[in-house]
Amino acid sequence: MNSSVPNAAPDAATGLLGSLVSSLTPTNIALYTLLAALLPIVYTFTVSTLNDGKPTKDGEPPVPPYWMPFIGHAFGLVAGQEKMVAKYRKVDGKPGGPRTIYAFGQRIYLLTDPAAVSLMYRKSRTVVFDPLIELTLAQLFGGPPSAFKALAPGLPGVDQTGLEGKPEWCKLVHAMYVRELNPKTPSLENMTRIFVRELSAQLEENVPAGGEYMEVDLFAWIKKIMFPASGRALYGKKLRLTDELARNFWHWDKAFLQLFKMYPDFMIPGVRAARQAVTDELIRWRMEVKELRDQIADDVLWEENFGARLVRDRVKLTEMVLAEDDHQAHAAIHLSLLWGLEANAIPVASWVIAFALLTPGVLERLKEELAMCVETPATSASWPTFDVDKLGKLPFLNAVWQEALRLGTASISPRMVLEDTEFGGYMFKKGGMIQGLNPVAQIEEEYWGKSVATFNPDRWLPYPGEDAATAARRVREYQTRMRPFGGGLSICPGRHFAGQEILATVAVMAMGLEWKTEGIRAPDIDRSFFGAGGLPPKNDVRLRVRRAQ
Ligand code: HEM
Repeated sequence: MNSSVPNAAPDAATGLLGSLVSSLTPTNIALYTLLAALLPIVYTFTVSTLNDGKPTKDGEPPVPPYWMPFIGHAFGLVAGQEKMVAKYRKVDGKPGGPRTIYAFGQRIYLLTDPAAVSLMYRKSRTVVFDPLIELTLAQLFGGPPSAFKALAPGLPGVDQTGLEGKPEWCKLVHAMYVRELNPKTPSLENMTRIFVRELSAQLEENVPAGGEYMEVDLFAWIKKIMFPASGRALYGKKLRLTDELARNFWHWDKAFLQLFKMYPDFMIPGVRAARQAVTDELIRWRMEVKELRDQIADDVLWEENFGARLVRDRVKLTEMVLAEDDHQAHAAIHLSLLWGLEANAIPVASWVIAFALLTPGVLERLKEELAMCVETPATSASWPTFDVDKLGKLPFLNAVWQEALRLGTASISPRMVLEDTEFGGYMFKKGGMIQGLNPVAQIEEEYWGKSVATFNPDRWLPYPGEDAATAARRVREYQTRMRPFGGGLSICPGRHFAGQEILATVAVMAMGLEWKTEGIRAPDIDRSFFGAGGLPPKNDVRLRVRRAQ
């Protein structure tokens, strides 16, 4: 009888299992499955809530609570980075605390503190943009894999197998940017001169002679005037910068953020066709002008086939690294510069002009200042010209430009971490992505005061009673809170041209035109475009304008 005792436990277990199995009705199976599915979610949320505000065990920035393992904070990110960042930008009531979020297993570090972003830019050996060039080229510019392969040699963080000994396109092109786009270079001066000439030509074509006012939708109208003018300053006259091309360009540009979030281009109505139309024109243009490239002397800074020497040299360099008939790849690489040129500077110029025209008192002050550097005044038959160097030194014009940049841009600096890197008191792990979220500090009340959302150029000038040294210190500090052109090795190489063309456009439009603006205010800024550089308005504004009499 005793022999049955050792079997008592298995019997009990079998009995328990048996009763469990016999209780497995369809309802209970569903319940247990639900519990099993909920367990990791509840666990993840509980643990991440308990750790909220603390660095991770590797010393990374704190991770805000999240529910879903692996998926992490992805849905919040897709719903809108601006909203997500607004939620996380403060730690313990203070702005600027960095955060770590997860999206489908990818670590993303969000930096909103201007000092931390500056430190990030200084780590440009291990924190780099380069691995993101592949995504940018394919998703935004429609480049085939061969386009990225041509650009890849020498890029840090990019597999170099099979690329040994190939020309380092990106390094060579950056040297060109320095030679052609830096201040005081003959190329930059010349490009600005061509821009002003083309701007006047556009105004001549689009503003009727005679004293009649016409109605314009301001932002759309500035696009119409500036798109061909700046396009010709860089790409010459053979690229057909027609209204139709501009329409396609802006239709594609509107989808920029969706494309960057990896939406397939064919799913966004009309975008693939619009981009292809612009690409096709770049293909046609290269076919038309390419035979001439070796007949143009190296010291010619601009001529009508290729435009600026920068573009001519970029065409030659790209021909060195791509098959001649890989037309889509050539064009995608040229499209990237055309986009950099047009897509940011024009919206920003529009904000400078809109704020200047529609903020009481600003236009009058600007005109008084601009009168000091007019070279040839406006007449009813010609457009004014200015000494562009002097424009760059006018305090009020520059204050208007800085304030419009502060409110009208939202440029982020995405970077990949190549090696574990420490800065600002935290560790950033290899493989993580860092988002330098400059736009957050630009509109943070703690940094700019209660009037943060108001266009107030006077904040960039000495306040009444403030001595010059204190004002200069304060303005320098303001400048560290704004990074509209990014920073580090990938800082925008076109920023000096952008500054000159925008100041020249404002000067010509302020002194060469008369505006009727009574009762009209600057439109609201569409901040949902967060992350894409120049911001659009929520609505355009209709104004009346005529030539200065
Ligand atoms: C107000 C106007 C402009 C703004 C706000 C702007 C903003 C930016 C930003 C934020 C970046 C990325 C920087 C980073 O990752 O840290 C960038 C890159 C770039 N921009 Fe601009 N930009 C402007 C005008 C221009 C113009 C006029 C040109 C051409 C002449 C240009 C050409 C480029 C190019 C080629 C790059 C890529 C640089 C690289 O390959 O590393 N941009 N820009």
